Amino acid sequence: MRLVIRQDYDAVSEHMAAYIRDRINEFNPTPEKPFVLGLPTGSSPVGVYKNLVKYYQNGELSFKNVVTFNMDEDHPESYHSFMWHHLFKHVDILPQNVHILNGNAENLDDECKKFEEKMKAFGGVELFLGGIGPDGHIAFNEPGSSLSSRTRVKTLAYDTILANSRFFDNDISKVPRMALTVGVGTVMDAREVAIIITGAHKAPALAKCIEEGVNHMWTVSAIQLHPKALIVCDEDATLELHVKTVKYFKSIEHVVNDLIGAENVGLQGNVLY
Ligand SMILES: N[C@@H]1[C@@H](O)[C@H](O)[C@@H](COP(=O)(O)O)O[C@@H]1O
Repeated sequence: MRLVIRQDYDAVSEHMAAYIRDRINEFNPTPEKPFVLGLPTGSSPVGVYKNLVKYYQNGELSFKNVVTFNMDEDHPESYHSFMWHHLFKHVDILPQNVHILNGNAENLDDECKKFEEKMKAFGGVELFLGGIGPDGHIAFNEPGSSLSSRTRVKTLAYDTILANSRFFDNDISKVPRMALTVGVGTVMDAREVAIIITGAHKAPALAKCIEEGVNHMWTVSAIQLHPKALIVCDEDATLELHVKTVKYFKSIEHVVNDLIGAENVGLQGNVLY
Protein backbone atom coordinates (compact mmCIF):
# COMPACT_ATOMS: atom_id res chain seq x y z
CA MET A 1 0.00 0.00 0.00
CA ARG A 2 1.16 3.54 -0.68
CA LEU A 3 0.25 6.52 1.50
CA VAL A 4 0.70 9.93 -0.11
CA ILE A 5 0.37 12.88 2.25
CA ARG A 6 -0.53 16.32 0.91
CA GLN A 7 -0.97 19.63 2.71
CA ASP A 8 -4.73 20.06 2.42
CA TYR A 9 -7.93 19.04 0.65
CA ASP A 10 -7.08 20.96 -2.53
CA ALA A 11 -3.64 19.40 -2.84
CA VAL A 12 -5.11 15.93 -2.18
CA SER A 13 -7.72 16.51 -4.89
CA GLU A 14 -5.08 17.67 -7.38
CA HIS A 15 -2.87 14.67 -6.71
CA MET A 16 -5.67 12.12 -6.93
CA ALA A 17 -7.13 13.65 -10.09
CA ALA A 18 -3.71 13.73 -11.79
CA TYR A 19 -3.23 10.12 -10.76
CA ILE A 20 -6.54 9.03 -12.30
CA ARG A 21 -5.89 11.08 -15.45
CA ASP A 22 -2.49 9.46 -15.93
CA ARG A 23 -3.81 5.95 -15.22
CA ILE A 24 -6.57 6.37 -17.82
CA ASN A 25 -4.20 7.84 -20.42
CA GLU A 26 -1.58 5.19 -19.81
CA PHE A 27 -4.23 2.47 -20.22
CA ASN A 28 -5.11 4.00 -23.61
CA PRO A 29 -8.76 2.84 -23.56
CA THR A 30 -10.69 1.97 -26.71
CA PRO A 31 -14.38 1.08 -27.26
CA GLU A 32 -13.34 -2.61 -27.18
CA LYS A 33 -11.14 -2.17 -24.12
CA PRO A 34 -12.65 0.63 -22.01
CA PHE A 35 -11.19 1.85 -18.73
CA VAL A 36 -13.58 0.75 -15.98
CA LEU A 37 -13.64 3.26 -13.14
CA GLY A 38 -15.42 2.88 -9.79
CA LEU A 39 -16.58 6.17 -8.28
CA PRO A 40 -17.85 7.49 -4.94
CA THR A 41 -20.07 10.40 -3.98
CA GLY A 42 -19.75 12.56 -0.83
CA SER A 43 -17.65 15.66 -0.23
CA SER A 44 -14.30 13.83 -0.53
CA PRO A 45 -14.31 13.36 -4.33
CA VAL A 46 -15.78 16.76 -5.30
CA GLY A 47 -12.34 18.37 -5.68
CA VAL A 48 -11.10 15.39 -7.70
CA TYR A 49 -14.07 15.69 -10.05
CA LYS A 50 -13.44 19.43 -10.45
CA ASN A 51 -9.88 18.71 -11.56
CA LEU A 52 -10.96 15.89 -13.90
CA VAL A 53 -13.39 18.29 -15.57
CA LYS A 54 -10.54 20.80 -15.95
CA TYR A 55 -8.35 18.12 -17.61
CA TYR A 56 -11.17 17.29 -20.00
CA GLN A 57 -11.60 20.97 -20.87
CA ASN A 58 -7.84 21.35 -21.46
CA GLY A 59 -7.85 18.32 -23.75
CA GLU A 60 -5.70 16.29 -21.35
CA LEU A 61 -8.32 13.60 -20.71
CA SER A 62 -11.31 12.05 -22.43
CA PHE A 63 -14.07 9.93 -20.92
CA LYS A 64 -15.21 8.58 -24.30
CA ASN A 65 -13.88 5.13 -23.53
CA VAL A 66 -14.39 5.22 -19.79
CA VAL A 67 -17.10 3.10 -18.15
CA THR A 68 -18.12 4.02 -14.61
CA PHE A 69 -19.75 2.18 -11.72
CA ASN A 70 -20.83 4.10 -8.66
CA MET A 71 -20.27 2.67 -5.22
CA ASP A 72 -23.59 3.31 -3.59
CA GLU A 73 -26.97 5.00 -3.58
CA ASP A 74 -28.85 5.99 -0.45
CA HIS A 75 -31.81 7.77 -1.93
CA PRO A 76 -33.45 7.04 -5.26
CA GLU A 77 -31.91 9.44 -7.77
CA SER A 78 -29.82 11.50 -5.33
CA TYR A 79 -26.41 10.02 -6.17
CA HIS A 80 -27.45 10.06 -9.79
CA SER A 81 -27.95 13.83 -9.79
CA PHE A 82 -24.81 14.34 -7.71
CA MET A 83 -22.70 12.52 -10.31
CA TRP A 84 -24.17 14.37 -13.28
CA HIS A 85 -23.86 17.69 -11.50
CA HIS A 86 -20.23 17.29 -10.42
CA LEU A 87 -18.76 15.27 -13.26
CA PHE A 88 -20.70 13.56 -16.02
CA LYS A 89 -22.49 16.52 -17.59
CA HIS A 90 -19.19 18.40 -17.95
CA VAL A 91 -17.27 15.66 -19.77
CA ASP A 92 -17.64 13.47 -22.88
CA ILE A 93 -18.77 10.31 -21.12
CA LEU A 94 -21.37 8.25 -23.00
CA PRO A 95 -24.54 8.03 -20.88
CA GLN A 96 -24.79 4.29 -21.53
CA ASN A 97 -21.36 3.86 -19.91
CA VAL A 98 -22.57 5.26 -16.57
CA HIS A 99 -23.78 2.70 -14.03
CA ILE A 100 -25.47 3.77 -10.82
CA LEU A 101 -27.46 1.44 -8.60
CA ASN A 102 -31.17 2.06 -8.91
CA GLY A 103 -32.78 2.42 -5.50
CA ASN A 104 -36.19 2.47 -7.22
CA ALA A 105 -35.79 -0.98 -8.75
CA GLU A 106 -38.68 -3.33 -8.05
CA ASN A 107 -36.41 -6.13 -6.98
CA LEU A 108 -33.43 -4.64 -5.13
CA ASP A 109 -31.58 -7.94 -4.70
CA ASP A 110 -31.83 -8.50 -8.41
CA GLU A 111 -30.60 -4.96 -9.07
CA CYS A 112 -27.51 -5.65 -6.93
CA LYS A 113 -26.85 -8.98 -8.64
CA LYS A 114 -27.11 -7.40 -12.09
CA PHE A 115 -24.73 -4.61 -11.07
CA GLU A 116 -22.07 -7.17 -10.18
CA GLU A 117 -22.70 -9.07 -13.39
CA LYS A 118 -22.31 -5.91 -15.46
CA MET A 119 -18.97 -5.15 -13.81
CA LYS A 120 -17.79 -8.62 -14.67
CA ALA A 121 -19.03 -8.31 -18.24
CA PHE A 122 -16.74 -5.27 -18.64
CA GLY A 123 -13.81 -7.32 -17.41
CA GLY A 124 -13.91 -5.98 -13.84
CA VAL A 125 -13.06 -2.59 -12.41
CA GLU A 126 -9.63 -1.21 -13.26
CA LEU A 127 -9.52 1.44 -10.55
CA PHE A 128 -11.96 1.97 -7.70
CA LEU A 129 -11.85 5.46 -6.21
CA GLY A 130 -13.33 5.75 -2.73
CA GLY A 131 -13.79 7.95 0.30
CA ILE A 132 -14.39 6.77 3.84
CA GLY A 133 -16.67 7.64 6.73
CA PRO A 134 -15.15 8.72 10.07
CA ASP A 135 -15.73 5.15 11.31
CA GLY A 136 -13.60 3.81 8.48
CA HIS A 137 -16.45 2.53 6.34
CA ILE A 138 -16.06 2.32 2.60
CA ALA A 139 -19.10 2.83 0.34
CA PHE A 140 -21.88 1.89 2.81
CA ASN A 141 -20.00 -1.03 4.31
CA GLU A 142 -20.60 -0.07 7.90
CA PRO A 143 -18.61 -1.51 10.82
CA GLY A 144 -19.17 -5.24 11.05
CA SER A 145 -19.77 -5.67 7.31
CA SER A 146 -18.30 -8.84 5.91
CA LEU A 147 -14.96 -8.15 4.30
CA SER A 148 -16.01 -10.46 1.49
CA SER A 149 -19.40 -8.77 1.02
CA ARG A 150 -20.81 -8.11 -2.44
CA THR A 151 -23.29 -5.52 -3.75
CA ARG A 152 -26.39 -5.59 -1.56
CA VAL A 153 -29.00 -3.68 0.42
CA LYS A 154 -27.44 -2.45 3.65
CA THR A 155 -28.89 -1.03 6.85
CA LEU A 156 -27.08 2.17 7.79
CA ALA A 157 -25.37 2.88 11.11
CA TYR A 158 -26.81 5.70 13.20
CA ASP A 159 -23.62 7.79 12.78
CA THR A 160 -23.93 7.55 8.99
CA ILE A 161 -27.60 8.52 9.10
CA LEU A 162 -26.61 11.52 11.24
CA ALA A 163 -23.75 12.46 8.88
CA ASN A 164 -26.06 12.18 5.85
CA SER A 165 -28.69 14.48 7.36
CA ARG A 166 -26.62 17.40 5.93
CA PHE A 167 -27.98 16.35 2.52
CA PHE A 168 -31.57 16.26 3.82
CA ASP A 169 -32.09 19.77 5.29
CA ASN A 170 -30.43 18.55 8.50
CA ASP A 171 -33.63 16.63 9.20
CA ILE A 172 -32.66 13.18 10.40
CA SER A 173 -36.19 11.85 9.91
CA LYS A 174 -35.79 12.36 6.14
CA VAL A 175 -32.57 10.32 5.88
CA PRO A 176 -32.96 6.82 4.43
CA ARG A 177 -32.15 3.96 6.81
CA MET A 178 -31.08 1.63 4.05
CA ALA A 179 -28.88 1.96 1.00
CA LEU A 180 -27.66 -0.04 -1.94
CA THR A 181 -23.92 -0.48 -1.85
CA VAL A 182 -21.11 -2.43 -3.43
CA GLY A 183 -19.48 -4.81 -0.97
CA VAL A 184 -15.98 -4.67 0.47
CA GLY A 185 -15.21 -7.70 -1.69
CA THR A 186 -16.50 -5.85 -4.76
CA VAL A 187 -14.12 -2.94 -4.15
CA MET A 188 -11.20 -5.25 -3.38
CA ASP A 189 -11.73 -7.09 -6.67
CA ALA A 190 -10.73 -3.94 -8.56
CA ARG A 191 -7.22 -4.13 -9.97
CA GLU A 192 -6.42 -0.93 -8.14
CA VAL A 193 -8.01 0.86 -5.16
CA ALA A 194 -7.45 4.57 -4.47
CA ILE A 195 -8.83 6.18 -1.33
CA ILE A 196 -9.17 9.86 -0.36
CA ILE A 197 -9.02 10.62 3.37
CA THR A 198 -9.12 14.23 4.54
CA GLY A 199 -9.87 16.04 7.78
CA ALA A 200 -9.02 15.57 11.44
CA HIS A 201 -12.36 13.79 12.01
CA LYS A 202 -11.05 10.92 9.86
CA ALA A 203 -7.66 10.71 11.61
CA PRO A 204 -8.68 7.82 13.93
CA ALA A 205 -9.95 5.84 10.93
CA LEU A 206 -6.72 6.35 8.98
CA ALA A 207 -4.67 5.18 11.97
CA LYS A 208 -6.85 2.10 12.45
CA CYS A 209 -6.73 1.38 8.74
CA ILE A 210 -2.98 1.39 8.32
CA GLU A 211 -1.40 0.89 11.74
CA GLU A 212 -3.61 -1.91 13.02
CA GLY A 213 -4.77 -5.20 11.59
CA VAL A 214 -7.44 -5.94 9.03
CA ASN A 215 -10.69 -5.61 10.92
CA HIS A 216 -14.34 -5.66 9.91
CA MET A 217 -15.03 -2.81 12.38
CA TRP A 218 -12.97 -0.51 10.09
CA THR A 219 -13.90 -1.93 6.74
CA VAL A 220 -11.43 0.14 4.71
CA SER A 221 -8.63 -1.73 6.52
CA ALA A 222 -9.29 -4.55 4.02
CA ILE A 223 -7.04 -2.63 1.60
CA GLN A 224 -4.07 -4.03 3.52
CA LEU A 225 -4.75 -7.24 1.63
CA HIS A 226 -5.00 -5.51 -1.73
CA PRO A 227 -2.02 -5.88 -4.09
CA LYS A 228 -2.34 -2.32 -5.35
CA ALA A 229 -3.79 0.25 -2.99
CA LEU A 230 -3.16 3.97 -2.70
CA ILE A 231 -4.36 6.35 0.00
CA VAL A 232 -4.02 10.09 -0.56
CA CYS A 233 -4.64 12.00 2.66
CA ASP A 234 -4.10 15.50 4.01
CA GLU A 235 -1.94 16.51 6.98
CA ASP A 236 -5.02 16.77 9.25
CA ALA A 237 -5.91 13.14 8.63
CA THR A 238 -2.46 12.05 9.86
CA LEU A 239 -3.01 13.48 13.36
CA GLU A 240 -3.48 10.08 14.99
CA LEU A 241 -0.64 8.34 13.15
CA HIS A 242 2.71 7.67 14.78
CA VAL A 243 5.37 10.18 13.71
CA LYS A 244 7.35 7.15 12.57
CA THR A 245 4.54 6.05 10.21
CA VAL A 246 4.26 9.51 8.65
CA LYS A 247 8.03 9.77 8.22
CA TYR A 248 8.20 6.30 6.75
CA PHE A 249 5.62 6.95 4.04
CA LYS A 250 7.10 10.38 3.28
CA SER A 251 10.55 8.85 2.86
CA ILE A 252 9.17 6.16 0.54
CA GLU A 253 7.61 8.91 -1.56
CA HIS A 254 11.01 10.60 -1.87
CA VAL A 255 12.53 7.38 -3.15
CA VAL A 256 9.65 6.91 -5.63
CA ASN A 257 10.04 10.53 -6.80
CA ASP A 258 13.77 9.97 -7.34
CA LEU A 259 13.08 6.82 -9.33
CA ILE A 260 10.11 7.89 -11.41
CA GLY A 261 9.95 11.69 -11.17
CA ALA A 262 7.58 13.68 -8.97
CA GLU A 263 5.66 14.90 -12.03
CA ASN A 264 4.89 11.38 -13.29
CA VAL A 265 2.11 10.85 -10.79
CA GLY A 266 0.41 8.04 -12.71
CA LEU A 267 3.59 6.14 -13.49
CA GLN A 268 4.25 5.98 -9.76
CA GLY A 269 1.36 3.53 -9.65
CA ASN A 270 3.57 1.05 -11.46
CA VAL A 271 6.08 0.72 -8.62
CA LEU A 272 6.00 -2.57 -6.79
CA TYR A 273 4.03 -2.76 -3.56
N1 LIG B 1 -21.54 6.06 1.43
C1 LIG B 1 -20.80 7.27 1.52
C2 LIG B 1 -19.34 6.94 1.35
O1 LIG B 1 -19.11 6.44 0.03
C3 LIG B 1 -18.48 8.17 1.60
O2 LIG B 1 -17.13 7.85 1.41
C4 LIG B 1 -18.73 8.66 3.01
C5 LIG B 1 -17.89 9.86 3.37
O3 LIG B 1 -18.45 11.03 2.87
P1 LIG B 1 -17.66 12.39 2.79
O4 LIG B 1 -16.72 12.23 1.65
O5 LIG B 1 -18.71 13.42 2.51
O6 LIG B 1 -16.95 12.59 4.07
O7 LIG B 1 -20.10 9.00 3.13
C6 LIG B 1 -21.08 8.00 2.83
O8 LIG B 1 -21.19 7.12 3.87
